[in-house]
Amino acid sequence: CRVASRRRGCRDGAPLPLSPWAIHVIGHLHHLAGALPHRAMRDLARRATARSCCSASASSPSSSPSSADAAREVMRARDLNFATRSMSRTVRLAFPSGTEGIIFAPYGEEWRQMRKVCTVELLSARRVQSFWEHEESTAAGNGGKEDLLDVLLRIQREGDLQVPITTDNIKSVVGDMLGTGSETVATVLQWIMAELMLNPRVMQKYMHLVIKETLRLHPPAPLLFPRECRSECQVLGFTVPKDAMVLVNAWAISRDPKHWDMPEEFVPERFENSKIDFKGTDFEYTPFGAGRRMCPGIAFAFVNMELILASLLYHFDWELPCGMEAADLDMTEELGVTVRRLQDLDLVPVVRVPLPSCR
Ligand code: HEM
Repeated sequence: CRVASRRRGCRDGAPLPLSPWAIHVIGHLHHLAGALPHRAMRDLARRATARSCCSASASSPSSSPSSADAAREVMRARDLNFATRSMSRTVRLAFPSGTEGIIFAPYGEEWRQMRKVCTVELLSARRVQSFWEHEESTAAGNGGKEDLLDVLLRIQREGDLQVPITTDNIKSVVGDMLGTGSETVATVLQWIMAELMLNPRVMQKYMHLVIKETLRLHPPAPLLFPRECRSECQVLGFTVPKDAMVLVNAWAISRDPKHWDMPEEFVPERFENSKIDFKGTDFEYTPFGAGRRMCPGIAFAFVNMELILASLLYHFDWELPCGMEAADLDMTEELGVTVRRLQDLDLVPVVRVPLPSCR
């Protein structure tokens, strides 16, 4: 196959990433059939001698680093070169130029400006704290403080920006925040509750660690969000062509036995005396990504998850439905916007500490 052999060749002495056999037109897509992409790509990478794998359709080469070393190269050493997002034609139809919001925004001044506004106005630790104050003042009829939409509209009105903000882009940014903010957190909480039913010994004991361990085993975005190579470069001695889509397999890396003991087991205690964190400096554990395009919502997400989880565990004991054993819990994944549980999680709440309204 012409496409495959061209991609297998060398550029400037450095080979392209190892590539499985390809079929004309569809490239390597058949290797992804029958398994979720993060699992199929991990298996492909395991079969390759180097732990990085390239796949391609006729028109779009892509590379899926599945080792912490390759992830470090992409998201730290060459972060700037991979700091733009890859956009398929379908996504482009949904987000015409100038309405990409943050997640799909190409790297540049507009993205930087919008990310700064959201980080400072919505997602900084100070702002996350202040949301408590907001609820009370709104309830007291004081009108509350500005929310993200108010802020964006005000900034648009004031108009002293390097790149003017369009109303369509404001809509996309608000959509990004609602979408990423709710779907990811809801997905992780479902996995946490399922893992707690399988491992009741840790329930209520290590809440913070339980969240970290669940993010290791079940990152809701296992391939992070697609990056694009802005100009040809080398990663671990392999050439990554310009415009190649790069999908960092954070899921595979955080189960890599090279870095983790009992990688497939749910063991929150592993984080107890460990310095490994998800803040984007430990490349064996990057559920929120790393580098310039790393998730700006970590503080917000963590507070949200802790709050919801604390309420669920403080007020209720949780049991499996009558006749069901922990071993019967189906942990199969399903691909959607995030990688969620295929089956709904049905649990029985037993009230421990009634809510004020239930008294
Ligand atoms: C458990 C919860 C969450 C997880 C696991 C998660 C994970 C991620 C990941 C993997 C990325 C891509 C990073 C990369 O390319 O390196 C990302 C980007 C992003 N996340 Fe999150 N996220 C979560 C919650 C949130 C929340 C609560 C918000 C905001 C309310 C948020 C807003 C964003 C935005 C705006 C981006 C795009 C950043 C950019 O492209 O510059 N996320 N997130």
